[in-house]
Amino acid sequence: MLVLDGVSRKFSDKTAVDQVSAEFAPGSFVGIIGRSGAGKSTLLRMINRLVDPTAGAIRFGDRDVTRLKGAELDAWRARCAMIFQQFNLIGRLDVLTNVLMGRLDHVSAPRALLRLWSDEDRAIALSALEMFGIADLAAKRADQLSGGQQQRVAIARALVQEPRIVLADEPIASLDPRNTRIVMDALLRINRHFGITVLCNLHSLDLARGYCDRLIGMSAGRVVFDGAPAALTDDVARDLYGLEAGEVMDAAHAAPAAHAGGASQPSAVPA
Ligand SMILES: Nc1ncnc2c1ncn2[C@@H]1O[C@H](COP(=O)(O)OP(=O)(O)OP(=O)(O)O)[C@@H](O)[C@H]1O
Repeated sequence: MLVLDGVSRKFSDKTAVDQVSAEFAPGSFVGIIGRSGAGKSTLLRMINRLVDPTAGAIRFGDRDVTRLKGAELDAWRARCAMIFQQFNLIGRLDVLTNVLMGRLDHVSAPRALLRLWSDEDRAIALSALEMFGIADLAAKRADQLSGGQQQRVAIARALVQEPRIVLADEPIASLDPRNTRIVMDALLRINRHFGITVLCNLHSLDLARGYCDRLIGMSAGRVVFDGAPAALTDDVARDLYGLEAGEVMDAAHAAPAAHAGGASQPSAVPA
């Protein structure tokens, strides 16, 4: 179980994340939603310690993630794989080597340094590519792939890390609708097939409702909704997104509510 206990992050006088507490059961698929600047990326980045909290604690089982250093921190980052909007592949390297980079934590330091991959590592990487229908691209340079293909390579690289948690930060933000589906299906697959917990920042509310079994709504760094997608009414969503509601909800849902403009605080659903 991953536990956030009063986690906050300040940047100078700006509070990006404000006393967030939440528990994530193994195997859940959680969507983090909210308008731009709500604190979603900062929250995910704190979980794998790309950003350190300024207050609060993050625990995984009996481990205090907030205090990990050195090799233990590296091991945590491997268990807690991150997927980025911009894929973060090494463009000049071939696809298979990019996926093998996810195995670095599983090989000895000298072998890692020389990139001496074992047959087993290669087989693991290839089968991850097969799982997402892109094994035929193994020898291609990563920078010759489409955005959707690159993101599937990034998910394959995350998968071969053998993570317990995948943190996906707007993984489909730069993709067309068809590739959006393919990439979301790939995340759902690793969640359902391997029981990997997925925490996914999403801008589109329809996607969040369609793929996630729990939604966390953030506003100004705080959690203002935590519950099942069905519990997120259109009125709560409109309050959560404010002026961005039209972008994230389909046209029928996005029509202004009778009270829109009157309510300044999002409707709170107890966490
Ligand atoms: N490194 C940083 N230095 C200063 N301010 C930051 C930094 N990172 C984030 N912030 C600020 O913290 C707030 C939350 O940012 P964050 O990126 O977490 O929001 P978000 O919900 O992910 O937004 P978006 O959907 O636009 O990515 C914003 O006001 C942002 O400007």
